Amino acid sequence: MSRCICKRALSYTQNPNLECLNEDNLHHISLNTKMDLPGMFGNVKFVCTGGTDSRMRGFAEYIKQLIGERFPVGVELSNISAPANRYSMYKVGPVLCVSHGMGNPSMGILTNELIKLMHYAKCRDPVFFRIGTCGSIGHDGGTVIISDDCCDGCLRRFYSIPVLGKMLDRPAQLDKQLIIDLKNVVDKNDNFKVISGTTMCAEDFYEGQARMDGPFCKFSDEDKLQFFNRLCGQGIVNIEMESTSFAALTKQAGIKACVVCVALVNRLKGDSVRAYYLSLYLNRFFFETVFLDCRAEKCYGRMAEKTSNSRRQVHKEVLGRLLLYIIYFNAFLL
Ligand SMILES: O=P(O)(O)O[C@H]1O[C@H](CO)[C@@H](O)[C@H]1O
Ligand SMILES: O=c1cc[nH]c(=O)[nH]1
Repeated sequence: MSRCICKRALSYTQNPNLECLNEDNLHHISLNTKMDLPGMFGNVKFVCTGGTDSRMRGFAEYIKQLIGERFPVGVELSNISAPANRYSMYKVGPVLCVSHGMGNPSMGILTNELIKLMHYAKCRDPVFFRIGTCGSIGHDGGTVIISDDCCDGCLRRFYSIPVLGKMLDRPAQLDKQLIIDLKNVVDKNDNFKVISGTTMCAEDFYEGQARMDGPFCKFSDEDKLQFFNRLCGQGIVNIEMESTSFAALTKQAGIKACVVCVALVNRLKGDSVRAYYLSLYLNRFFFETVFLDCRAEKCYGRMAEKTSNSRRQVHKEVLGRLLLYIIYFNAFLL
């Protein structure tokens, strides 16, 4: 059994050079292979990423309450990656919460190091989530958007970076089954709208997202509208800045991943995002609805078919809808 786990874990990376390293520094997350990575992270099942430190810290605090994780007296949730001063990482039981910063380069570096971490820590079948914000094309602020697919700013379904002077294109694909499973958790009684569609991943927040309120703008209102019509025609429902690197790198690693964002602004109505909406929607989505307003019965009902009484008892402590979903579909024990 343990040999099998090891084999699966090793397959996340495809680089024979790693075998020859005396020590591998995961520089930006302040970890290295001299540490007991399997001991520290071997039980990680869910890697949840989002843009900012405060969001991921708040998320980790929430998960901590949700799963009843207890730290020894005097020990508090702390940022494991603090020494590098780049990303923030919090671990609560099997859930790793990590901030990724803004844009594909930042997300790409983090995802590379997280994939190596999964490999060195011998994590078994982890699932990666990006919990983000976005602008929507035609949907009200506060709408939750599950990405079915993602494309770059030229509407190509790839994550492309120059390697040795040539463009390397990797298909940016999210896990189809995970998307279906996630959609199945949506309830028509939810007091927020959930939609799905293709996500455009821009390399910029301003011109790259057809905003006219940046310091530079060479296109007209009409050009912008035409572009948004083109996006609609291709099933594109939202714009953010990290999905392609996240999708492509996890796909290459054989790690299941999905992207769920809350819309902060309907781009057909304007460019500007007000901070007020950010906190309103994020709180509403992540803390009040997705994680508190769970449909435990539905999930318990399905879990009951598969799990023993004692397992169910443990699961009962876990009231997060998303977490319940993850637990159910990954048949894992907390
Ligand atoms: O809210 P997060 O997850 O940071 O994501 C979105 O917000 C940032 C732009 O404001 C970009 O990183 C975009 O992808
Ligand atoms: O419009 C938006 C809002 C959040 N994040 C983005 O990238 N774009």
